[in-house]
Amino acid sequence: MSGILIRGASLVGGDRADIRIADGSIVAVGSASAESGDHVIDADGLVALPGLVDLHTHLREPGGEASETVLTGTRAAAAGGFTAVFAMANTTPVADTAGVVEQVEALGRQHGYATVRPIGAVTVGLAGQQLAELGAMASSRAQVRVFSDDGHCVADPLMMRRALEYVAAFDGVVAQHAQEPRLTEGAQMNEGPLSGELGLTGWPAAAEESIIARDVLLAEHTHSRLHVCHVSTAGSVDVVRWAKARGIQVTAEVTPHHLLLTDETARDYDARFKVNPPLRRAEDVAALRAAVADGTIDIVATDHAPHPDESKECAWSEAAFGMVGLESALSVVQHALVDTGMLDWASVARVLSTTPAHIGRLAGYDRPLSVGAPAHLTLVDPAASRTWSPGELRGRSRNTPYTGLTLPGRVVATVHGGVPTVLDGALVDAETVAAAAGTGR
Ligand SMILES: NC(=O)N[C@@H](CC(=O)O)C(=O)O
Ligand SMILES: [Zn+2]
Ligand SMILES: [Zn+2]
Repeated sequence: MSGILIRGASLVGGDRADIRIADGSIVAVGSASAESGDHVIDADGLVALPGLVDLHTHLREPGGEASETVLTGTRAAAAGGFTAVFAMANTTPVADTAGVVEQVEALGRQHGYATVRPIGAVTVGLAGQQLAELGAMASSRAQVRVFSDDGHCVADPLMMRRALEYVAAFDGVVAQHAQEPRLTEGAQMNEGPLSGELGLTGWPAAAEESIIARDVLLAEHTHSRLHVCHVSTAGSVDVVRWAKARGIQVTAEVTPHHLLLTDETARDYDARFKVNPPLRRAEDVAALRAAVADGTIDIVATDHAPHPDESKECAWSEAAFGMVGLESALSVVQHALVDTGMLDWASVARVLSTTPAHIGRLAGYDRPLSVGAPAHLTLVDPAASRTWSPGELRGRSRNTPYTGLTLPGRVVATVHGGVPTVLDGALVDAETVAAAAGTGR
């Protein structure tokens, strides 16, 4: 039977190995020879990572197809080395019923570029008033395990307590967008000297930190799992560190942009840098990098948030919050953490694949790149570099903050369940991927 032979890849531990894939699984790691019909990939100089898993993606479908769809978003994911994405619930309609999450999951399966695991809303319509049908979403075909009102904070402490209690029954986790609403009314950027200078309403660090502090105590009280979305301040890191030391079941993510960019980017009022939570001070960036390195922050998640040009090419105060990130995530992580000596490739595999899969209870990622495991992997050329230009993005929206920046690393190949989705740095076409995914190889 024909498969794929990857020749001479560097494993994250440093060894060089051939990897052979057949029938959707890894069948050999070490030295292997091509069998007839095998597609051979020369991986000399390339690092083999497990397929990347993004716990925080906005795919926008249903309802926001002008910005992104399941197809365009999973193509962007594959281009960035991802083989699975968790799709946030802030769509139209909101993913607060079994019907919507099943629809999103099925679209991902049809297209085949990446596994799509829908995130269910915590409250009906993200309105914060009434719990959504969490149990029905969990037992649906979409097998929802992550619940979030992302875009909105579950601000009512009693609602948060009930959600934490409820999801524990099926090993779920509540992923909180930590933003105290009263402290951030009209907020436009990080609160600090610069927000005063620019005349923009500030978003104080305490608005994030106070919600995280409250929620870790609720997670302790309910014996439930809490996940903190897009941690952005040094103080939040301190709260998470304290909670973990106390044995509370809390995990935390940071976005690539919060690992690289600061509030100084707001100076030109270029709305591509407008995001929630806002870009913070250089001290925060340093604390976030150190927290990934020491494990206080468990994972990097993109918060890929596509928006059409008209929502970004306007006055700062009118612009939408959010930036795309799937295609650039690995390069930013290499630049901020690997090339600075703070993280090795084995840890990159942990923060961008194994641990996000574990938090989301996604099977198939716990024994990466070992014989018998599903063939989800990405081959990266760490010696390559690329100057980012929005015209080259493969998702539907162009709102990248990295235009003109040269970042290291390039995804050369991505394989999702044995199906190549990227080869020679180019996306495999949609018909080929869908047909191969349909046959399960
Ligand atoms: N991050 C953002 O600035 N925007 C996200 C919502 C969110 O993640 O809070 C979006 O949906 O556009
Ligand atoms: Zn959010
Ligand atoms: Zn988000």
